[in-house]
Amino acid sequence: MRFVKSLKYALRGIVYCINNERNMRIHTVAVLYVLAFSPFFEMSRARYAILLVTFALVLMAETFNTVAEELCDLVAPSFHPVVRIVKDMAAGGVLICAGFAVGVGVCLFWQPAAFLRIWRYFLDNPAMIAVLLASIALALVYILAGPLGIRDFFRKKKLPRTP
Ligand SMILES: Nc1ncnc2c1ncn2[C@@H]1O[C@H](COP(=O)(O)OP(=O)(O)OP(=O)(O)O)[C@@H](O)[C@H]1O
Repeated sequence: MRFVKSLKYALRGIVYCINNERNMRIHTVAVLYVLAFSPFFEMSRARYAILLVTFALVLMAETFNTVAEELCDLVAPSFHPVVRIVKDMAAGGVLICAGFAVGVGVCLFWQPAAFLRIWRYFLDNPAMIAVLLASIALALVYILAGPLGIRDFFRKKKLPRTP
């Protein structure tokens, strides 16, 4: 089916971006943590809608930044002044989105009572502190090594030792 094929190609593009762009992995981790902590805040459907649009804009900007970088590297692998300005503009697009996303975050999540709820939650559930720390460690490995780095690590472990 054509639709399924198109979906497959689009997902392949997203996976490529996650595998090759550390910033994309940072954005995806940020999305997961914001969603995980959002229940502590007073969130209406409209607020979640704003949040989802903001996520989409940042992730889309990062994806198109990668598109620009890949095309530039294909067309002109060595220094070229046009490549420089194209890459700079693409990076600028991400910066604009990320900057405004921080603004959206402040507007939505500046709720001191919610920070207190989070604090109390972890005081009442110390086991969740361990879960949080473990998740941060996993997130760091995911960001720094990426899915390909993690896969290669486990593949190397499986290889039989050479004498
Ligand atoms: N071929 C090139 N010609 C001229 N300038 C370049 C070229 N490649 C990179 N640059 C300059 O170096 C900057 C960084 O480029 P690079 O491709 O390393 O992007 P990056 O932001 O580091 O990418 P990534 O998102 O992969 O970390 C660009 O914004 C641009 O100013």
